[in-house]
Amino acid sequence: MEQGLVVTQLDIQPGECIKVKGKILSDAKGFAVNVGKDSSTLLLHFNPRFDCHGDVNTIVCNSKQDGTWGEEDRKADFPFQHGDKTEICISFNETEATVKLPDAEFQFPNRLGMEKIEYLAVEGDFKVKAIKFS
Ligand SMILES: CCCO[C@@H]1O[C@H](CO)[C@@H](O[C@@H]2O[C@H](CO)[C@H](O)[C@H](OCc3cn(Cc4ccccc4)nn3)[C@H]2O)[C@H](O)[C@H]1NC(C)=O
Repeated sequence: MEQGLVVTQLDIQPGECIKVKGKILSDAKGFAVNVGKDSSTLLLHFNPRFDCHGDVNTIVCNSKQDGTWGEEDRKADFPFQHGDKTEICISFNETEATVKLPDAEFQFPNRLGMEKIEYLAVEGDFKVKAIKFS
């Protein structure tokens, strides 16, 4: 499988935003946007699933601490379609992470009390066109 985008050595502070612009593949099974300290310690694993791991059209969110997944949080809305161009904006504070999409917004608790984001990875069936930190 093709390696996705990975950005390390970041210093994203509470209130700042990570914007990932790209296109969902026309035959996407799923993709993920991970933010946190590194690949083993994630504030947020944001994982839209079109059809994978037994889920259909479901966003699964989770955290990961020292390589161990937390409890999954499945969102009610699924504002994605195959082939969509979209922009995913992730920000956080001491209590939660927020994911803003063109037509939806989700929250996920900052379970690890993370105080800065150093790591971003985009995996799966999503073609990154641009990233912006603001
Ligand atoms: C009912 C007993 C089994 O439960 C299932 O257990 C699976 C294994 O732990 C759960 O799937 C895992 O859920 C994690 C979040 O909680 C992650 O999504 C695990 O995937 C990590 C991952 C990312 N990637 C790269 C990637 C990402 C997106 C698309 C393509 C490749 N490869 N592996 C994914 O394998 C899956 O969400 C879980 N399902 C339920 C309903 O709990």
